[in-house]
Amino acid sequence: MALMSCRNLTIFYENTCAVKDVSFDIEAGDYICIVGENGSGKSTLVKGLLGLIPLRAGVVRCGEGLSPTAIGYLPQQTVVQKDFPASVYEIALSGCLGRRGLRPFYGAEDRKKTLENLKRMGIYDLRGKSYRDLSGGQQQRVLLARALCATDRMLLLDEPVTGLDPIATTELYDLIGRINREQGVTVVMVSHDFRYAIEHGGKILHMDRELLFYGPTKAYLKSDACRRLTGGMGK
Ligand SMILES: Nc1ncnc2c1ncn2[C@@H]1O[C@H](COP(=O)(O)OP(=O)(O)OP(=O)(O)O)[C@@H](O)[C@H]1O
Repeated sequence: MALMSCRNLTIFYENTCAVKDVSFDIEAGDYICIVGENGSGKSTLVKGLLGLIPLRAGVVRCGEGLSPTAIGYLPQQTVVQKDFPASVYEIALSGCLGRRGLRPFYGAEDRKKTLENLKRMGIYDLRGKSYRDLSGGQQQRVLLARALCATDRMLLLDEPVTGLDPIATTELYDLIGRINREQGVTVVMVSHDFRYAIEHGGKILHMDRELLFYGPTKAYLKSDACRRLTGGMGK
Protein backbone atom coordinates (compact mmCIF):
# COMPACT_ATOMS: atom_id res chain seq x y z
CA MET A 1 0.00 0.00 0.00
CA ALA A 2 1.09 3.61 -0.56
CA LEU A 3 2.49 5.67 2.32
CA MET A 4 -0.61 7.84 2.01
CA SER A 5 -3.64 7.22 -0.15
CA CYS A 6 -6.13 10.03 -0.79
CA ARG A 7 -9.47 9.31 -2.41
CA ASN A 8 -12.07 11.80 -3.63
CA LEU A 9 -11.08 14.54 -1.19
CA THR A 10 -13.53 17.43 -1.14
CA ILE A 11 -13.15 20.38 1.24
CA PHE A 12 -15.47 23.33 1.74
CA TYR A 13 -15.18 26.60 3.65
CA GLU A 14 -18.84 27.12 4.53
CA ASN A 15 -20.48 27.20 1.08
CA THR A 16 -17.29 27.57 -0.96
CA CYS A 17 -15.61 24.50 -2.39
CA ALA A 18 -11.80 24.86 -2.13
CA VAL A 19 -10.81 21.29 -3.05
CA LYS A 20 -12.95 19.11 -5.30
CA ASP A 21 -12.78 15.35 -5.71
CA VAL A 22 -8.98 14.98 -5.51
CA SER A 23 -7.42 11.50 -5.52
CA PHE A 24 -3.74 10.53 -5.48
CA ASP A 25 -1.21 8.25 -3.77
CA ILE A 26 2.03 9.26 -2.08
CA GLU A 27 4.76 6.61 -2.17
CA ALA A 28 7.57 6.32 0.38
CA GLY A 29 10.57 8.41 -0.71
CA ASP A 30 8.56 10.67 -3.06
CA TYR A 31 9.48 14.32 -3.51
CA ILE A 32 6.22 15.94 -4.58
CA CYS A 33 5.81 19.63 -5.41
CA ILE A 34 2.27 21.02 -5.27
CA VAL A 35 1.85 23.85 -7.75
CA GLY A 36 -1.04 26.04 -8.87
CA GLU A 37 -2.21 29.61 -8.97
CA ASN A 38 -3.09 31.67 -5.88
CA GLY A 39 -6.25 30.40 -4.26
CA SER A 40 -6.21 27.07 -6.14
CA GLY A 41 -6.54 25.03 -2.93
CA LYS A 42 -2.92 23.96 -2.30
CA SER A 43 -2.75 24.90 1.40
CA THR A 44 -6.27 23.64 1.97
CA LEU A 45 -5.33 20.27 0.48
CA VAL A 46 -2.28 20.01 2.74
CA LYS A 47 -4.36 20.85 5.82
CA GLY A 48 -6.91 18.25 4.73
CA LEU A 49 -4.19 15.59 4.49
CA LEU A 50 -3.16 16.40 8.06
CA GLY A 51 -6.71 16.39 9.40
CA LEU A 52 -6.43 20.07 10.37
CA ILE A 53 -9.66 20.85 8.53
CA PRO A 54 -12.58 18.49 8.03
CA LEU A 55 -13.21 16.76 4.74
CA ARG A 56 -16.68 17.25 3.25
CA ALA A 57 -16.11 13.98 1.39
CA GLY A 58 -13.36 11.48 0.70
CA VAL A 59 -10.81 9.65 2.78
CA VAL A 60 -7.08 9.85 3.63
CA ARG A 61 -5.50 6.52 4.51
CA CYS A 62 -2.00 6.15 5.90
CA GLY A 63 -0.06 2.98 5.07
CA GLU A 64 3.29 1.44 6.02
CA GLY A 65 2.78 2.21 9.72
CA LEU A 66 2.56 5.98 9.17
CA SER A 67 0.31 7.77 11.64
CA PRO A 68 -1.11 11.25 10.91
CA THR A 69 0.41 12.53 14.18
CA ALA A 70 3.85 11.43 12.96
CA ILE A 71 3.94 13.74 9.93
CA GLY A 72 6.19 16.80 10.15
CA TYR A 73 4.38 19.96 9.07
CA LEU A 74 5.83 23.36 8.26
CA PRO A 75 2.88 25.75 7.80
CA GLN A 76 2.92 29.03 5.89
CA GLN A 77 4.56 31.50 8.26
CA THR A 78 2.49 34.31 9.70
CA VAL A 79 3.65 37.60 11.21
CA VAL A 80 2.60 36.36 14.65
CA GLN A 81 4.75 33.24 14.33
CA LYS A 82 7.77 35.32 13.39
CA ASP A 83 7.50 37.08 16.76
CA PHE A 84 7.08 33.96 18.87
CA PRO A 85 8.76 34.47 22.28
CA ALA A 86 10.44 31.09 22.83
CA SER A 87 13.94 29.75 22.39
CA VAL A 88 15.13 27.93 19.28
CA TYR A 89 15.50 24.74 21.34
CA GLU A 90 11.99 24.98 22.82
CA ILE A 91 10.39 25.48 19.43
CA ALA A 92 12.25 22.57 17.85
CA LEU A 93 11.47 20.36 20.89
CA SER A 94 7.75 21.10 20.55
CA GLY A 95 7.83 19.03 17.34
CA CYS A 96 8.07 15.97 19.62
CA LEU A 97 4.63 16.71 21.14
CA GLY A 98 2.77 14.33 18.83
CA ARG A 99 5.06 11.44 19.77
CA ARG A 100 4.88 12.22 23.50
CA GLY A 101 1.38 10.77 23.73
CA LEU A 102 0.08 10.84 27.31
CA ARG A 103 3.50 11.32 28.90
CA PRO A 104 3.40 14.65 30.81
CA PHE A 105 7.00 15.64 30.05
CA TYR A 106 9.45 15.36 27.19
CA GLY A 107 11.80 12.37 27.54
CA ALA A 108 15.56 12.02 27.04
CA GLU A 109 14.91 10.61 23.57
CA ASP A 110 12.95 13.77 22.61
CA ARG A 111 15.75 16.03 23.80
CA LYS A 112 18.39 13.95 21.98
CA LYS A 113 16.38 14.00 18.75
CA THR A 114 15.91 17.78 19.04
CA LEU A 115 19.63 18.45 19.42
CA GLU A 116 20.40 16.12 16.51
CA ASN A 117 17.95 17.95 14.26
CA LEU A 118 19.30 21.37 15.28
CA LYS A 119 22.77 20.11 14.29
CA ARG A 120 21.43 18.70 11.03
CA MET A 121 19.90 22.10 10.20
CA GLY A 122 23.16 23.90 11.09
CA ILE A 123 21.60 25.91 13.93
CA TYR A 124 22.87 24.03 16.99
CA ASP A 125 24.85 27.09 18.12
CA LEU A 126 21.65 29.18 18.07
CA ARG A 127 19.74 26.80 20.38
CA GLY A 128 19.63 29.20 23.36
CA LYS A 129 18.61 32.23 21.29
CA SER A 130 15.14 33.68 21.10
CA TYR A 131 13.35 32.63 17.91
CA ARG A 132 12.12 36.15 17.22
CA ASP A 133 15.71 37.47 17.12
CA LEU A 134 16.65 35.21 14.18
CA SER A 135 16.72 36.00 10.48
CA GLY A 136 13.92 34.65 8.27
CA GLY A 137 16.19 31.89 6.92
CA GLN A 138 17.28 30.85 10.41
CA GLN A 139 13.64 30.82 11.56
CA GLN A 140 12.69 28.51 8.71
CA ARG A 141 15.53 26.15 9.67
CA VAL A 142 14.15 26.06 13.22
CA LEU A 143 10.70 25.18 11.89
CA LEU A 144 12.21 22.51 9.67
CA ALA A 145 14.07 21.05 12.68
CA ARG A 146 10.74 21.12 14.55
CA ALA A 147 8.99 19.31 11.70
CA LEU A 148 11.77 16.71 11.63
CA CYS A 149 11.32 16.12 15.37
CA ALA A 150 7.78 15.02 14.56
CA THR A 151 8.83 12.52 11.92
CA ASP A 152 11.49 10.58 10.13
CA ARG A 153 8.95 9.47 7.50
CA MET A 154 7.09 12.38 5.91
CA LEU A 155 7.28 16.17 5.75
CA LEU A 156 4.52 18.49 4.51
CA LEU A 157 5.95 21.93 3.75
CA ASP A 158 3.79 24.90 2.79
CA GLU A 159 5.84 27.46 0.86
CA PRO A 160 8.87 27.11 3.13
CA VAL A 161 10.98 29.75 1.34
CA THR A 162 8.47 32.61 1.33
CA GLY A 163 10.22 35.86 2.22
CA LEU A 164 13.74 34.45 2.11
CA ASP A 165 16.54 36.02 0.08
CA PRO A 166 18.02 33.99 -2.82
CA ILE A 167 20.93 32.61 -0.77
CA ALA A 168 18.75 31.53 2.17
CA THR A 169 16.27 30.07 -0.34
CA THR A 170 18.95 27.95 -2.02
CA GLU A 171 20.29 26.80 1.36
CA LEU A 172 16.84 25.77 2.59
CA TYR A 173 16.07 23.95 -0.67
CA ASP A 174 19.41 22.12 -0.38
CA LEU A 175 18.56 21.03 3.16
CA ILE A 176 15.14 19.78 2.11
CA GLY A 177 16.64 17.89 -0.87
CA ARG A 178 19.21 16.23 1.39
CA ILE A 179 16.56 15.22 3.94
CA ASN A 180 14.72 13.48 1.09
CA ARG A 181 17.72 11.85 -0.60
CA GLU A 182 19.93 10.99 2.35
CA GLN A 183 17.36 10.23 5.05
CA GLY A 184 14.66 8.84 2.79
CA VAL A 185 12.05 11.23 4.22
CA THR A 186 9.07 11.68 1.89
CA VAL A 187 8.61 15.37 1.06
CA VAL A 188 5.39 17.04 -0.07
CA MET A 189 5.93 20.76 -0.65
CA VAL A 190 3.64 23.56 -1.77
CA SER A 191 5.75 25.80 -3.98
CA HIS A 192 5.27 28.99 -5.98
CA ASP A 193 8.77 28.55 -7.34
CA PHE A 194 7.93 26.78 -10.59
CA ARG A 195 11.57 26.51 -11.75
CA TYR A 196 12.55 24.80 -8.51
CA ALA A 197 9.53 22.50 -8.60
CA ILE A 198 10.32 21.13 -12.06
CA GLU A 199 14.06 20.86 -11.43
CA HIS A 200 13.87 19.14 -8.05
CA GLY A 201 10.41 17.65 -7.62
CA GLY A 202 10.20 14.01 -8.65
CA LYS A 203 6.44 14.38 -9.06
CA ILE A 204 4.17 17.37 -9.65
CA LEU A 205 0.68 17.77 -8.23
CA HIS A 206 -1.06 20.65 -9.99
CA MET A 207 -4.16 22.04 -8.28
CA ASP A 208 -6.90 24.22 -9.66
CA ARG A 209 -9.47 23.34 -7.00
CA GLU A 210 -9.60 20.04 -8.86
CA LEU A 211 -6.52 17.96 -9.59
CA LEU A 212 -5.24 19.08 -13.00
CA PHE A 213 -2.21 16.78 -13.02
CA TYR A 214 -0.42 14.29 -10.81
CA GLY A 215 2.59 12.30 -11.93
CA PRO A 216 6.30 12.37 -12.79
CA THR A 217 7.80 15.79 -13.56
CA LYS A 218 8.93 14.69 -17.05
CA ALA A 219 5.36 13.83 -18.00
CA TYR A 220 4.10 17.05 -16.42
CA LEU A 221 6.36 19.15 -18.62
CA LYS A 222 4.56 17.77 -21.68
CA SER A 223 1.08 18.20 -20.21
CA ASP A 224 -1.66 20.72 -20.96
CA ALA A 225 -1.75 21.55 -17.25
CA CYS A 226 1.88 22.70 -17.39
CA ARG A 227 1.28 24.79 -20.49
CA ARG A 228 -1.70 26.38 -18.76
CA LEU A 229 0.38 27.44 -15.74
CA THR A 230 3.44 28.60 -17.64
CA GLY A 231 2.10 29.73 -20.96
CA GLY A 232 4.36 27.19 -22.68
CA MET A 233 7.53 27.56 -20.60
CA GLY A 234 7.51 23.90 -19.60
CA LYS A 235 7.48 22.51 -23.14
N1 LIG B 1 -10.10 30.00 6.40
C1 LIG B 1 -10.73 30.20 5.25
N2 LIG B 1 -12.03 30.57 5.21
C2 LIG B 1 -12.68 30.75 4.04
N3 LIG B 1 -12.11 30.59 2.83
C3 LIG B 1 -10.81 30.22 2.79
C4 LIG B 1 -10.07 30.01 4.00
N4 LIG B 1 -8.81 29.65 3.66
C5 LIG B 1 -8.77 29.64 2.31
N5 LIG B 1 -9.97 29.98 1.80
C6 LIG B 1 -10.32 30.05 0.36
O1 LIG B 1 -10.15 28.77 -0.20
C7 LIG B 1 -9.53 28.86 -1.48
C8 LIG B 1 -8.24 28.06 -1.49
O2 LIG B 1 -7.32 28.69 -0.60
P1 LIG B 1 -5.87 28.09 -0.34
O3 LIG B 1 -5.24 28.93 0.71
O4 LIG B 1 -5.98 26.64 -0.10
O5 LIG B 1 -5.19 28.33 -1.76
P2 LIG B 1 -3.64 28.29 -2.15
O6 LIG B 1 -3.57 27.61 -3.48
O7 LIG B 1 -2.84 27.67 -1.06
O8 LIG B 1 -3.34 29.83 -2.31
P3 LIG B 1 -1.95 30.66 -2.24
O9 LIG B 1 -1.10 30.17 -3.37
O10 LIG B 1 -2.39 32.07 -2.43
O11 LIG B 1 -1.32 30.41 -0.88
C9 LIG B 1 -9.35 30.35 -1.76
O12 LIG B 1 -10.43 30.78 -2.54
C10 LIG B 1 -9.37 30.97 -0.39
O13 LIG B 1 -9.86 32.28 -0.46
